[in-house]
Amino acid sequence: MTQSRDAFEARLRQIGAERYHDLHPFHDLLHGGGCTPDQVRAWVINRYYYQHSIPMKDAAFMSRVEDHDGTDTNEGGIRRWLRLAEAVGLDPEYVASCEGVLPATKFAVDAYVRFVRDKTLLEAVAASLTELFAPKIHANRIEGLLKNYDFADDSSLSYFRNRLKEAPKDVAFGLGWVLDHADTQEKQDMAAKALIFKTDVLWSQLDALHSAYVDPARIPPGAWQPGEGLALKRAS
Ligand SMILES: O=C(O)c1cc(C(=O)O)c2c(n1)C(=O)C(=O)c1cc(C(=O)O)[nH]c1-2
Repeated sequence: MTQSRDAFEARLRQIGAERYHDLHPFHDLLHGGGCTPDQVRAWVINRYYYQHSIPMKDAAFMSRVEDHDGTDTNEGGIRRWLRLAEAVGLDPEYVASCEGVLPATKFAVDAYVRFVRDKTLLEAVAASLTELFAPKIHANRIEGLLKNYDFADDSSLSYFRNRLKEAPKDVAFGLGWVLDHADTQEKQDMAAKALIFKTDVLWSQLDALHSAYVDPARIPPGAWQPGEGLALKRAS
Protein backbone atom coordinates (compact mmCIF):
# COMPACT_ATOMS: atom_id res chain seq x y z
CA MET A 1 0.00 0.00 0.00
CA THR A 2 1.24 3.49 -0.76
CA GLN A 3 2.12 5.25 2.49
CA SER A 4 0.94 8.76 3.33
CA ARG A 5 3.53 11.50 2.89
CA ASP A 6 4.10 11.71 6.65
CA ALA A 7 4.33 7.96 7.15
CA PHE A 8 6.78 7.66 4.26
CA GLU A 9 8.95 10.47 5.65
CA ALA A 10 8.94 8.71 9.04
CA ARG A 11 10.03 5.49 7.31
CA LEU A 12 12.99 7.29 5.68
CA ARG A 13 13.98 8.89 8.99
CA GLN A 14 13.81 5.51 10.72
CA ILE A 15 16.39 4.17 8.27
CA GLY A 16 18.76 6.87 9.51
CA ALA A 17 17.97 6.15 13.14
CA GLU A 18 18.89 2.51 12.64
CA ARG A 19 21.68 2.57 10.07
CA TYR A 20 23.40 5.96 9.77
CA HIS A 21 27.16 5.92 10.35
CA ASP A 22 26.93 8.10 13.46
CA LEU A 23 26.29 4.71 15.13
CA HIS A 24 29.64 3.29 13.96
CA PRO A 25 32.15 2.64 16.78
CA PHE A 26 34.91 4.41 14.85
CA HIS A 27 33.02 7.66 15.27
CA ASP A 28 32.86 7.14 19.04
CA LEU A 29 36.64 6.73 19.07
CA LEU A 30 37.19 9.78 16.86
CA HIS A 31 34.81 12.15 18.55
CA GLY A 32 35.64 10.95 22.06
CA GLY A 33 39.36 11.64 21.70
CA GLY A 34 40.29 7.94 21.57
CA CYS A 35 42.07 8.06 18.19
CA THR A 36 45.85 8.21 17.91
CA PRO A 37 47.27 10.88 15.56
CA ASP A 38 47.82 8.17 12.93
CA GLN A 39 44.21 6.98 13.20
CA VAL A 40 43.03 10.55 12.67
CA ARG A 41 45.34 10.80 9.64
CA ALA A 42 44.00 7.53 8.22
CA TRP A 43 40.46 8.90 8.57
CA VAL A 44 41.41 12.17 6.84
CA ILE A 45 43.12 10.33 3.95
CA ASN A 46 40.24 7.93 3.38
CA ARG A 47 37.43 10.38 3.90
CA TYR A 48 39.10 12.60 1.29
CA TYR A 49 38.28 9.97 -1.30
CA TYR A 50 34.58 10.41 -0.52
CA GLN A 51 35.02 14.17 -0.65
CA HIS A 52 36.71 14.15 -4.01
CA SER A 53 34.10 11.81 -5.47
CA ILE A 54 31.09 13.90 -4.41
CA PRO A 55 31.61 16.40 -7.29
CA MET A 56 31.77 13.46 -9.71
CA LYS A 57 28.58 12.13 -8.21
CA ASP A 58 26.98 15.56 -8.49
CA ALA A 59 28.21 15.91 -12.09
CA ALA A 60 26.65 12.54 -12.96
CA PHE A 61 23.49 13.80 -11.34
CA MET A 62 23.52 17.27 -12.93
CA SER A 63 24.15 15.92 -16.39
CA ARG A 64 20.83 14.13 -16.00
CA VAL A 65 18.92 17.21 -14.97
CA GLU A 66 20.84 19.46 -17.38
CA ASP A 67 21.96 21.93 -14.79
CA HIS A 68 25.62 22.66 -14.44
CA ASP A 69 25.66 24.91 -11.40
CA GLY A 70 26.85 23.95 -8.02
CA THR A 71 30.51 23.08 -8.49
CA ASP A 72 31.83 26.08 -6.55
CA THR A 73 30.78 24.71 -3.19
CA ASN A 74 32.20 21.31 -4.09
CA GLU A 75 35.59 22.78 -4.91
CA GLY A 76 35.45 24.92 -1.77
CA GLY A 77 34.72 21.78 0.22
CA ILE A 78 37.80 20.03 -1.13
CA ARG A 79 40.01 22.98 -0.25
CA ARG A 80 38.58 23.04 3.27
CA TRP A 81 39.21 19.31 3.62
CA LEU A 82 42.85 19.76 2.62
CA ARG A 83 43.19 22.42 5.32
CA LEU A 84 42.20 19.73 7.81
CA ALA A 85 44.77 17.40 6.23
CA GLU A 86 47.53 19.95 6.84
CA ALA A 87 46.38 20.54 10.39
CA VAL A 88 46.82 16.84 11.21
CA GLY A 89 50.36 16.89 9.79
CA LEU A 90 49.72 15.42 6.34
CA ASP A 91 51.08 16.68 3.05
CA PRO A 92 47.96 17.93 1.23
CA GLU A 93 49.42 16.83 -2.10
CA TYR A 94 49.75 13.31 -0.80
CA VAL A 95 46.14 13.33 0.38
CA ALA A 96 44.91 14.79 -2.92
CA SER A 97 46.76 12.07 -4.86
CA CYS A 98 44.42 9.48 -3.25
CA GLU A 99 47.38 7.12 -3.00
CA GLY A 100 47.04 4.90 0.00
CA VAL A 101 43.24 5.02 0.13
CA LEU A 102 41.88 1.69 1.36
CA PRO A 103 40.55 -0.65 -1.35
CA ALA A 104 37.18 -1.07 0.36
CA THR A 105 36.79 2.73 0.59
CA LYS A 106 37.30 2.98 -3.16
CA PHE A 107 34.84 0.18 -3.88
CA ALA A 108 32.17 1.72 -1.69
CA VAL A 109 32.54 5.29 -2.92
CA ASP A 110 32.85 4.29 -6.59
CA ALA A 111 29.70 2.23 -6.20
CA TYR A 112 27.88 5.37 -5.00
CA VAL A 113 28.99 7.38 -8.05
CA ARG A 114 27.88 4.55 -10.35
CA PHE A 115 24.60 4.17 -8.52
CA VAL A 116 23.76 7.83 -9.10
CA ARG A 117 24.74 7.57 -12.76
CA ASP A 118 22.87 4.37 -13.55
CA LYS A 119 19.76 4.25 -11.39
CA THR A 120 16.59 6.32 -11.66
CA LEU A 121 16.59 9.99 -10.68
CA LEU A 122 14.33 9.13 -7.73
CA GLU A 123 16.88 6.63 -6.41
CA ALA A 124 19.73 9.09 -6.97
CA VAL A 125 18.02 11.84 -4.97
CA ALA A 126 16.87 9.40 -2.27
CA ALA A 127 20.45 8.19 -1.80
CA SER A 128 21.56 11.75 -0.98
CA LEU A 129 19.06 11.92 1.89
CA THR A 130 21.61 10.57 4.37
CA GLU A 131 22.40 14.27 4.63
CA LEU A 132 19.21 14.55 6.68
CA PHE A 133 21.19 12.91 9.45
CA ALA A 134 24.53 14.69 8.82
CA PRO A 135 24.06 17.95 10.78
CA LYS A 136 23.90 16.02 14.04
CA ILE A 137 27.14 14.15 13.36
CA HIS A 138 28.87 17.30 12.12
CA ALA A 139 27.90 19.19 15.29
CA ASN A 140 29.09 16.26 17.46
CA ARG A 141 32.31 16.10 15.50
CA ILE A 142 33.10 19.81 15.86
CA GLU A 143 32.44 19.63 19.59
CA GLY A 144 34.36 16.37 20.10
CA LEU A 145 37.39 17.30 18.02
CA LEU A 146 37.68 20.78 19.58
CA LYS A 147 37.58 19.28 23.04
CA ASN A 148 39.98 16.41 22.44
CA TYR A 149 42.64 17.26 19.84
CA ASP A 150 45.23 20.02 19.59
CA PHE A 151 44.95 20.28 15.81
CA ALA A 152 41.27 21.28 16.01
CA ASP A 153 40.43 24.96 15.60
CA ASP A 154 38.13 27.15 13.51
CA SER A 155 40.38 26.93 10.47
CA SER A 156 40.97 23.14 10.46
CA LEU A 157 37.29 22.43 11.13
CA SER A 158 35.91 24.97 8.66
CA TYR A 159 34.78 22.12 6.40
CA PHE A 160 32.26 20.92 8.97
CA ARG A 161 31.05 24.36 9.98
CA ASN A 162 30.35 25.08 6.36
CA ARG A 163 28.44 21.82 5.91
CA LEU A 164 26.30 22.72 8.93
CA LYS A 165 25.14 25.75 6.96
CA GLU A 166 24.82 24.11 3.54
CA ALA A 167 23.47 20.62 4.15
CA PRO A 168 20.05 21.56 5.59
CA LYS A 169 19.24 23.65 2.49
CA ASP A 170 20.35 20.92 0.06
CA VAL A 171 18.52 18.19 1.84
CA ALA A 172 15.25 20.06 2.41
CA PHE A 173 14.92 20.32 -1.34
CA GLY A 174 15.85 16.64 -1.85
CA LEU A 175 13.42 15.42 0.79
CA GLY A 176 10.51 17.42 -0.65
CA TRP A 177 11.33 16.15 -4.12
CA VAL A 178 11.42 12.51 -3.02
CA LEU A 179 8.17 12.84 -1.03
CA ASP A 180 6.47 14.38 -4.10
CA HIS A 181 7.75 11.88 -6.63
CA ALA A 182 7.51 8.62 -4.68
CA ASP A 183 3.76 8.41 -5.25
CA THR A 184 3.32 4.65 -5.50
CA GLN A 185 4.31 1.85 -3.17
CA GLU A 186 6.83 0.62 -5.71
CA LYS A 187 8.54 4.02 -5.88
CA GLN A 188 8.50 4.41 -2.09
CA ASP A 189 10.17 1.01 -1.75
CA MET A 190 12.78 1.97 -4.36
CA ALA A 191 13.55 5.23 -2.55
CA ALA A 192 13.84 3.51 0.84
CA LYS A 193 16.15 0.88 -0.68
CA ALA A 194 18.33 3.58 -2.22
CA LEU A 195 18.71 5.29 1.16
CA ILE A 196 19.64 1.97 2.75
CA PHE A 197 22.23 1.43 0.00
CA LYS A 198 23.76 4.82 0.86
CA THR A 199 23.92 4.04 4.58
CA ASP A 200 25.83 0.89 3.55
CA VAL A 201 28.26 3.01 1.48
CA LEU A 202 29.03 5.15 4.53
CA TRP A 203 29.18 2.25 6.99
CA SER A 204 31.55 0.20 4.78
CA GLN A 205 34.05 3.05 4.69
CA LEU A 206 34.25 3.11 8.47
CA ASP A 207 34.44 -0.68 8.69
CA ALA A 208 37.40 -0.57 6.31
CA LEU A 209 39.09 2.12 8.39
CA HIS A 210 38.45 0.34 11.67
CA SER A 211 39.72 -2.98 10.41
CA ALA A 212 42.87 -1.47 8.89
CA TYR A 213 43.97 0.96 11.60
CA VAL A 214 42.37 0.11 14.95
CA ASP A 215 44.07 -2.54 17.07
CA PRO A 216 44.52 -5.26 15.83
CA ALA A 217 45.42 -3.22 12.76
CA ARG A 218 45.33 -5.07 9.43
CA ILE A 219 46.55 -2.64 6.78
CA PRO A 220 45.90 -4.02 3.29
CA PRO A 221 48.74 -4.10 0.74
CA GLY A 222 49.35 -0.70 -0.82
CA ALA A 223 47.29 1.26 1.71
CA TRP A 224 48.68 4.19 3.74
CA GLN A 225 51.28 3.22 6.33
CA PRO A 226 51.84 5.53 9.30
CA GLY A 227 54.84 7.72 8.56
CA GLU A 228 54.02 8.10 4.87
CA GLY A 229 52.64 11.28 3.32
CA LEU A 230 53.59 13.57 6.19
CA ALA A 231 54.16 17.27 5.63
CA LEU A 232 57.82 18.17 5.87
CA LYS A 233 58.42 20.19 8.99
CA ARG A 234 59.08 23.82 8.07
CA ALA A 235 62.64 24.92 8.83
CA SER A 236 62.43 27.26 11.76
O1 LIG B 1 30.61 13.72 7.71
C1 LIG B 1 29.60 13.08 7.43
O2 LIG B 1 29.12 12.26 8.20
C2 LIG B 1 28.95 13.30 6.12
C3 LIG B 1 27.98 12.44 5.65
C4 LIG B 1 27.43 12.66 4.39
C5 LIG B 1 26.39 11.74 3.99
O3 LIG B 1 25.51 11.48 4.82
O4 LIG B 1 26.41 11.23 2.88
C6 LIG B 1 27.92 13.71 3.60
C7 LIG B 1 28.87 14.55 4.19
N1 LIG B 1 29.37 14.33 5.42
C8 LIG B 1 29.38 15.67 3.48
O5 LIG B 1 30.18 16.42 4.04
C9 LIG B 1 28.97 15.93 2.15
O6 LIG B 1 29.43 16.89 1.51
C10 LIG B 1 28.04 15.07 1.57
C11 LIG B 1 27.47 15.05 0.29
C12 LIG B 1 26.67 13.95 0.28
C13 LIG B 1 25.85 13.44 -0.82
O7 LIG B 1 25.43 12.30 -0.75
O8 LIG B 1 25.67 14.17 -1.82
N2 LIG B 1 26.70 13.33 1.48
C14 LIG B 1 27.53 13.99 2.28
